[in-house]
Amino acid sequence: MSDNDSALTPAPAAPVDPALLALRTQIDALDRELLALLNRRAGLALSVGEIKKKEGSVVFRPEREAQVIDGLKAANPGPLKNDSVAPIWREIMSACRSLETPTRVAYLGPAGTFSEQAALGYFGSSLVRVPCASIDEVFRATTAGAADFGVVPVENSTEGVVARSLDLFLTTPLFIIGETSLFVRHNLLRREDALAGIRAVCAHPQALAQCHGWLSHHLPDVERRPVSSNAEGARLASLDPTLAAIASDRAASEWGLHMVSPAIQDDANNRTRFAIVTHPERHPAPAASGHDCTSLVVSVINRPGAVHDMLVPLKHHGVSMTRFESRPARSDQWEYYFYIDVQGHPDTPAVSTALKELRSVCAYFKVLGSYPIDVH
Ligand SMILES: O=C(O)C(=O)C[C@]1(C(=O)O)C=C[C@@H](O)C=C1
Repeated sequence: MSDNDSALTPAPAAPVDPALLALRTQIDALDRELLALLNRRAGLALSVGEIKKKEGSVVFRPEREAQVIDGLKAANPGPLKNDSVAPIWREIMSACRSLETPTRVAYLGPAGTFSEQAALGYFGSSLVRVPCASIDEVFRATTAGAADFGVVPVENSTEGVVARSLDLFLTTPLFIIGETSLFVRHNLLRREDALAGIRAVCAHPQALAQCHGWLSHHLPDVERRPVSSNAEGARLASLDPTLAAIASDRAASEWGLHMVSPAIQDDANNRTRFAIVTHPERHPAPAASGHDCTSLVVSVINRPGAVHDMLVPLKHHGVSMTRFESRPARSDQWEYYFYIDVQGHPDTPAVSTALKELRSVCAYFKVLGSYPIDVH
């Protein structure tokens, strides 16, 4: 045997510690018990599904899923972290739900977008993916019934509101049944593992804005090319070595690109919040879960003190406001729509009365939905 041969021959495996073997045997036994328990759970979900079919009621119950996860987090003795408990049970419930009926979910595609990641995080991976070319298309597919639910970005911690989503809440019949938020890490991706020779950086306008500082510092003279999604930018970069993309870790592996510079977003804690929407004729509003949020859009007649008057009922009934955004009403009168989130569900008297009083002082009033607060 030559020196070369010995270099290629793997070293013989070290003998396995008997204590480790014994622990693995216990893990194997527990996994089989867990599998049997999960199958019993799936059987129960199937029976629930039968009852729902007889009643003609919907399968997905966001409030129930939120309660299941809240309850398990409260009961968790560790060492499993609560941050692990939520995604594990999301997956379990996703698998159980898919036995009752398929869940078709529309989001801004193609594969590898943050919207897809948000959809998988919220519904679990047992879903039917309906990737769409734009946010408008997500609303259209969900309105037309090509998807049961849509997942749309509504705000980002660096860039503020996603105006297109807010505008579409006004003009479509869809309403919100849930929310989820995602830590958004942007990476510079390219076929070559170098910054030199980049002609243009292709990404969604929101991603270009969230990386504005980094791009100005490292690629000051390079064109910033807005495209329909970050994954579309990654696809273009995979075809042309002079193009770079700003996209997720998943998009890098999806399109076979190098991660030239990781985490280039200007805010290290960059997060995006997504709303889960559906059609009122196909899905009822979720019942109260105990930890809920109600989203509204309102406008008031333009007169002194109007905005103040609008907020008085909330203060009066002790209802906390967690969000207040304005968007021009395009009426040419300097009028605005206000997007308001309050804590609570109209099932509770305080929220219900506050909303009634608020409605009475508004020129326009629409409840966008009451839904469980993100439990991830
Ligand atoms: O409790 C129900 O209604 C079920 O259908 C079961 C289950 C679950 O797996 O726990 C599945 C789907 C629903 O969204 C909520 C919960």
